[in-house]
Amino acid sequence: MIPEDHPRYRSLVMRERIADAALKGIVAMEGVGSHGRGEAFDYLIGEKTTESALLAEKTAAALFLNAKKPVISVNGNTAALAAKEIADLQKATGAAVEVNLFHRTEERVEKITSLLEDEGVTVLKGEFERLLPLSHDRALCLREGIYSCDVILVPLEDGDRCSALVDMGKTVITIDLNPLSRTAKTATLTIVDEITRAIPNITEACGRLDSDEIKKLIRSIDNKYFLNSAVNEIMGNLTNAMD
Ligand SMILES: Nc1ncnc2c1ncn2[C@@H]1O[C@H](COP(=O)(O)OP(=O)(O)OP(=O)(O)O)[C@@H](O)[C@H]1O
Ligand SMILES: CC(C)(COP(=O)(O)O)[C@@H](O)C(=O)O
Ligand code: BAL
Repeated sequence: MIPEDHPRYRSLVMRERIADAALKGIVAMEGVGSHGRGEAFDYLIGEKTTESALLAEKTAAALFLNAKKPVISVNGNTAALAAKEIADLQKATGAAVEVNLFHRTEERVEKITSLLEDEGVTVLKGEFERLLPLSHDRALCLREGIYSCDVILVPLEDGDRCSALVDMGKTVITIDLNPLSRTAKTATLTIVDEITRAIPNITEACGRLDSDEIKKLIRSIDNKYFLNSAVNEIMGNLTNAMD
């Protein structure tokens, strides 16, 4: 039982959620390690949404609102942490939600689909085909979903697929607390923030951007700026750590 007045309450609740979901076979055992790396970077960032991350989140909303065929790709960690938040983002954007796994088993796909549906997400279904140029099972996707989308959100992602999607001409948005990851460097737009903070901010921005703001935000996308800002934030926190 985690007391609500614990200074790191939110983080400990997230960790508990990942552990429970790993025991249920929703999160891959490897996903527990990925979560730990995320936690470490979140600690360095100060466990808060920075100003530049908030701008990235607004920009992600603009990309969603401007998209013809947006898709949200969901893996085990994302489903365990943010199923409800994805339901709200889907309502705000009309995006399709597709399950895409690295440690893929049919059992995990089914469990993740059920979890998402229980939280109100409409999950795209159909015949998965090996359509992405990747030698592992992330290549398996739906022709009417990830394969043909124009804008895709790939939270907690791997660099290989991110790069493959960019090479296919797609606009790729990622959420990744590690500004040094291959994914963060390859994506069109990287949000360096914790997923359960980031998604509600994107959803909220979807409700208030007008068409001029959407155009302006998209015109000025500079992923290097977002990555440099995150690195500078971390360096500043480290420099002042013992004060
Ligand atoms: N709750 C979270 N919110 C945001 N990011 C997270 C969260 N948990 C983990 N991450 C980040 O998601 C990423 C997990 O992806 P993965 O383990 O596939 O990384 P990787 O394969 O090393 O990445 P890359 O290939 O891009 O270098 C990590 O960079 C981690 O920092
Ligand atoms: C563990 C995970 C972050 C997600 O795995 P899955 O839910 O199977 O897509 C994977 O990408 C990895 O780095 O090993
Ligand atoms: N991060 C390595 C495995 C993957 O997500 O594709």
